Amino acid sequence: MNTDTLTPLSAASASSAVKSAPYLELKGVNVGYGPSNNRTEVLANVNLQVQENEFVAIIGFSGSGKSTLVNLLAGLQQPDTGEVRMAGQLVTEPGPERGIVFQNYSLLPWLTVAGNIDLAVKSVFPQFTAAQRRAHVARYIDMVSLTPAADKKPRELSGGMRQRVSLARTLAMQPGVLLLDEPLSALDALTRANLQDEITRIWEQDRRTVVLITNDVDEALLLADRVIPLTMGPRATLATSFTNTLERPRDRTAMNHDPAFKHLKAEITHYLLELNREAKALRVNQTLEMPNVLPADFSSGRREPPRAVTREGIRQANTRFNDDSNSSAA
Ligand SMILES: Nc1ncnc2c1ncn2[C@@H]1O[C@H](COP(=O)(O)OP(=O)(O)OP(=O)(O)O)[C@@H](O)[C@H]1O
Repeated sequence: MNTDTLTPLSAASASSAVKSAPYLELKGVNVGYGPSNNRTEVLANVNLQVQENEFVAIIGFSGSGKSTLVNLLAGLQQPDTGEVRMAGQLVTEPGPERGIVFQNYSLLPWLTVAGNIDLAVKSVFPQFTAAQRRAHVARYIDMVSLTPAADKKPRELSGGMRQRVSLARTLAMQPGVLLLDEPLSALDALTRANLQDEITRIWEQDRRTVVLITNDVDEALLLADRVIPLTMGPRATLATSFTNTLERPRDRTAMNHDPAFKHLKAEITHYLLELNREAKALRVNQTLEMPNVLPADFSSGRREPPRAVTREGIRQANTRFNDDSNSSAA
């Protein structure tokens, strides 16, 4: 498989999976970093269409450009070329209609669980009365099963509990799109599994459009309707999309014995391994420009000008070294 020849997801190729105008869309997006004489093209011709209430997982290797992709969807960053649209509108800046949960919980340490969520609610729903706000905050704290910890400060909570607060805070803002940027990757396996179940339960009860960034195939298949690998960078792109038709609610233990799950997991894993193999092969085939220098010869008290490293040069240098060693030994 040659990643260069992969066809990026286009409106045409994605059309079989879509029924109506996309709710969230990336169109021909390119992003690079650095000055023009030393630029790294991170994302190239990225196209993505997400339907309203769809749960999409983007899976990729470290450094391939996943966070850049989420920043674009959130409006935290603008593409060099191409467009980001939500409900048909160009996304040009961050806004409460696109809620984001990061890997690090970013809670305010001096506020309680309720205080952290209340602050976000106040900024998005300034028209709420104090009683309405209290009820709203309590509803979302309950949604992530943290009612007994509502008055605790972040330092009194475990990592998993903090990530729950972060999730509740974003959900309480009732964004049209929920962007989850590897929210569970810093957690231990058990906490991660619990929170995956929590996210599934919440999504089933309070459906929204979700884009989850993850590096875990099982997590992607447990949660998402579609799994889209991001090819390895530079010039990473979304090349193909795997539709996940496993029935909901999904049970991770039962899923492990489901032939459809096993087949899909094997297909995605194989695809990712091929991407990795291709990228490694490309790196090996790249020729490195070696600097045109030899170590200076200080023994003669004279510094020789740099010379090209040639087999003959190395042979002569070795002969000189051996002659010098033999004469000093004698
Ligand atoms: N502001 C920046 N300036 C220069 N290079 C950047 C910047 N942000 C990201 N990069 C580079 O772009 C590439 C993609 O970064 P990005 O953080 O989007 O990848 P990622 O897939 O989220 O990585 P990880 O999984 O390790 O978090 C990396 O090579 C990174 O070094």
